[in-house]
Order: sequence, then structure tokens, then C-alpha cells
Amino acid sequence: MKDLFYFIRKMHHFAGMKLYINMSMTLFISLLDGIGIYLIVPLLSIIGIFNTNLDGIPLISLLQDFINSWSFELNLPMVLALYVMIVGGQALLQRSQTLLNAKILQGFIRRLRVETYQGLLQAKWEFFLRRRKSDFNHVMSNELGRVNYGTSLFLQMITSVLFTIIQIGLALWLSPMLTLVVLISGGLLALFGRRFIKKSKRIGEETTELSKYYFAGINDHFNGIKDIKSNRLEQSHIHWFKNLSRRMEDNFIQFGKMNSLSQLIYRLSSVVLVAGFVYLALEVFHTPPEELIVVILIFSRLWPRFISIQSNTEQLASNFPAFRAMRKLQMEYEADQELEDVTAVIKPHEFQMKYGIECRDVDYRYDSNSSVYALTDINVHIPANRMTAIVGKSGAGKSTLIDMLMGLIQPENGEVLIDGVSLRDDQQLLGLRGAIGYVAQDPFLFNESIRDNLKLVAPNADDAELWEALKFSAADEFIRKSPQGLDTIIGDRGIRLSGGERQRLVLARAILKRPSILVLDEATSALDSENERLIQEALELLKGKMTIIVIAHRLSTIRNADQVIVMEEGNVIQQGGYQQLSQESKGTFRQLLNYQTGVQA
Ligand SMILES: Nc1ncnc2c1ncn2[C@@H]1O[C@H](COP(=O)(O)OP(=O)(O)OP(=O)(O)O)[C@@H](O)[C@H]1O
Repeated sequence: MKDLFYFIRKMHHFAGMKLYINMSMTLFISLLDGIGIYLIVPLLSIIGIFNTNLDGIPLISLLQDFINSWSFELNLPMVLALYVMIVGGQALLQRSQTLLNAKILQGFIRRLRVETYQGLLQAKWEFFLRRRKSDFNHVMSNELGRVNYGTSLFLQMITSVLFTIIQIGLALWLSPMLTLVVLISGGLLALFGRRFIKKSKRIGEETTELSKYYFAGINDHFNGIKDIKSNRLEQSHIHWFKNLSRRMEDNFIQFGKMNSLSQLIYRLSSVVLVAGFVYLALEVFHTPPEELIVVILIFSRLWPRFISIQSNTEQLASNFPAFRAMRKLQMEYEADQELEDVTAVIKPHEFQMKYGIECRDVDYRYDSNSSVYALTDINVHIPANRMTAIVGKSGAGKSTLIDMLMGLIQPENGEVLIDGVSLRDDQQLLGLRGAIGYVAQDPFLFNESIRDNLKLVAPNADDAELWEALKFSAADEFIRKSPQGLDTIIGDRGIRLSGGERQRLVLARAILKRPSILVLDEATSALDSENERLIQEALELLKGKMTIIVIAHRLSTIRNADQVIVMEEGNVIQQGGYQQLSQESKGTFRQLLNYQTGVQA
């Protein structure tokens, strides 16, 4: 409930006056609707088609006096014209209200969607390390839809409740005793209905869990489709999917069963109540027939409202878990924001690094409850405008160190400094990130054209600049050969390219950004020797102009590095020039070199 009110407050903040106009319109439409129905009896009676004495009915006798005071005589066409005007006016108003309602809701959902997306993008990298990406997809699509539906339902309910209160007031005026009986019956029904609301909430919780599981599953399966196909795992996945789909169906039907049962009970009770009413009115209270007609009219309008409020509450309760899931995600990313505003632009050339990046006594672990550290007591200096290589066995902590140097993760102890200023400073962090060109182990490309993928980092670059970057990364030749050239669409994550082609393309993209720090995490691992040599030569030309940090398993790649950092089990165990380290016969670096060149120590 608390989460629901949070979003309602948000909507109130967003829509302001429009929300009240919308609600007033709904109320007015319901009133017109009610008047239209109530009027038909007295009007027909006034013109003598329906012969009843209306003197005893307060509101209607007033209306009768008013109509009688007119100087002209009311006839059937005029009565019907009045009726058409009221109901027609209501239909016109209804259309405007539906439009306004859609605008408010859609505007609110757009805002919520953008806010959540932006909040997620501004969260720290560590936030993403701890969570499944499919959970974000789930909240951003499925749960957002349920929040939308729930919010709209809640607004409908407020107007419905307001209108019901007005109707109760009218009914009390017309016949207090019988209305009280209706109200008491309604109250008993609401008490009885609490169990249905509780059950709806429980079913809603299961809906959230199942849909989360569904999103995670399809996400994993389609990401791993190559493994599934090559290992013939289709059957087990289809079996999993069928099972889950069955559970989703059951969950849906369970809600339908419960909702229809509550509706059945309410409807049956309404028939019993009407029968009881008529009996009481005629036999006990000796209500005159014309008053009875009005009371039955009131009842027939009031009771369905009770039923629909009850049914809407059940629907709303089944959506509570979506409100909670959305709010929980928001609170989590709000607590893990890394920058005030990631959209603030600091141009790469505005970031000047003279001395370099330094790690001072840095410790880091991925899980604060575990005793295992990914980095321990790291003290390194990455000099500006030099090339530094980081080497070590798999799992030694190379990528973690790079993430630390880029400010993606923050040390548990110690400090990372750029020219002596801590990376905990937002401006420093923003400046650093803007100045980095990063090529990951598993480079990311969008399912767009080569041109679009490149222009992502440099929207104003012309074709000549694109080709220059592509030449640098030895990617120009294969792109020239493809029939569509720069307009070639490269598939999901660049699936239509080979691993080496992808790496070269991402390297071109990094260069196009004109970074002052180039970070290559195993960025040339998929290249053949010829292309690797071409890139080495290109990097050689960059030396002295930008800071280059390279992780490489193939040590031939880093022969020209100014500094080599050797890591083992989260520690830096050697640090120095390539030549110097290769001559330390007992050192790990020498061992690694020997393994790769086939020389036994
Ligand atoms: N997201 C993570 N959550 C928990 N532990 C992690 C995570 N990423 C890495 N680790 C652990 O941290 C240690 C260092 O990993 P890291 O990826 O930095 O090694 P690496 O030297 O880059 O390895 P490789 O050469 O295989 O890429 C490893 O023991 C790894 O299991």
C-alpha cells in the first residue's frame, strides 16, 4: 500500500491540477449518467405517460414544480430531446475525459520510464555486478505495465468512491431506512471481501516471481542460443519453457477463478437483497409503490458500484507486488548513484593528465561478506602518455585493476588518484571517463550499421574521419570489401562479423573518440599475427600522445610497452620495463615469456 501511495504522490506531483480536472470530469459524467436514468421516470410521469404520484419524493417533486413553472407545455418529443441532450452531452464529455486520462497516464508512465532508465544508467558499475540484467528488463517492461494499470485503476476507484458517496447521500435523502439497510449489507460484504483481497495480493506476488523467472530465462536462452544449438540442448529448454508457461497460465486462471467467485457471490447476494428489499418495503414498511421504484432504481445503481469497487480492489491488490518491485529497484539504484549527472559533458581535450594515475594501498573485494580479495595492497603508477602493460595468469586481477583505474569500482581501502586528486571526486571521475577510449574483452556493438556504431562516440565525424580510424585499427580493408561498406548492418552484438573484425571495429571506435587514455583489455586476442602487427605499429605511433593501458596474454603484443605490471592472485608481484623484467631470470614475467616462446626454465 505504501508503495502504491508513493507512486500516486508522484503522479499528483506530475499532473497537478490536471488530475483534479480529470477526476471532476469523471464525477460529473457519472452524475449526468445518474441524472439521465433518474429523470426518465419523473419526466415520463410528468407528461402523463407513466402515471405515478411524485409528491412524496423530495428531489423529484422539486423538479416537477420547476418543470410545471415553465410557460410552455412539455410533450414527449421535448422530454426525449432533453434526455438525448443529457446523455449526448455525457458522451461528448466522456470522450474528452478519456483523452485527458490517457494523456495524464501516458505522460506519467513516460516520466517513470525515463526516470528509471536514467537512474539505472547513473548507477555505479558495482550495482550491475550484483544483479541480473533481466531483472531490469522485467521491471522496465512487465512491472511498469502493471504499475500503469494499477495507477489507472486506483484513480478510477477514487472517482467511483466519490460518486458512490454522492449516490448514498441522494439515496439517504430519498429513503433513509432502506438506504441504511443497503449500506449495512455493503459493509458486511466488504468485510467478507477482505479474504479475496488478501488472496489477490498473494496471487500477484506469484505473478511477479513467475514473470521475473520468465524474463531471466528467455534472456539467458537467446543469449546462449549458439551453445544450445551446438550441444543439442533444445529439448530441455523447451521442457523448461513449457513448464513455466503452464505455471503462468495457472496463476492467471487462479486469479480469474477467485475474481469470478467473488463476483458471483456479490451478484447472488444482490438478487437476494433486492427480493428482501421489495418484501420489507411492501410488507413491513408499507412503502408507496412510486417510492419503491426510486429505491429500486437507487439500489440498482448503488449495488453494482459496491461490486465494482470490490472487484477493482482485488485487481489493484494483485498489482501491489509490481509497485513494490519498481520501488525496490528505484531505492536500490538511488542508493548506488555514482554521479549527480552523467549527461554533463566534459570534452576529452578538457581533461589534462600530466603525472598519471596512481593506486595507493588499494584493496578490493567483490563480496564484502567474503574473505577473498580480488586486489590486495596495490601500489602502482601509470605514467601519463606512456604505454603500460598489465600481465598475469587468468584470474590474477588484471581486469579488476583496470576497472579500478577507470573509476568503475571504488577501493575498499586506499585511494586512486589522477594527478594527485582522488577519483572519489565527481568532477575528476567524470573528466576521466570522458577521456577514456575503452576496448573490452568482449566488445559491444549494436545491431546497426558500421557507420552508426562508429558515430556513437563521435556524432559529428565525417566519412573521412571514420576511414582514418578504421585504417588505424586495420579494419578498413574488410569493410571496403563488403558490398554495403560503412552501411553494412552487423547483427546483434556484431554477430555477422568475425571475432577479430569485431575487435578491430571497436578499436576504431575507441580511437575515433580521440581519447587521452586508451584502455585495451585483451583487445587484440582474436587477431591473426598480421593484423596484430599492424595494430602494434599503429599503437607505436600513438606513444607519447596518449596514455595507453594494455592487458595482453600474448606477450609479443606488449614488447613496446614502457612499463609492465605483473599480477598474481590480486597482488602486483613485479613492475618495470619489458627488457628489465624479461632479464630477471627468477621472475614470474620471465616464466610467462618462457611458456609462450616454448623455452623451459
Ligand atoms: N563480478 C565478479 N564478482 C565476483 N568475483 C569476480 C567478479 N569478477 C571477477 N571476479 C573474481 O576476481 C578475480 C580477478 O578477476 P579478473 O577478471 O580481474 O581477472 P583477470 O586477471 O582479468 O582474468 P582473465 O585474464 O581471465 O580475464 C577472480 O578470482 C574472479 O573470480
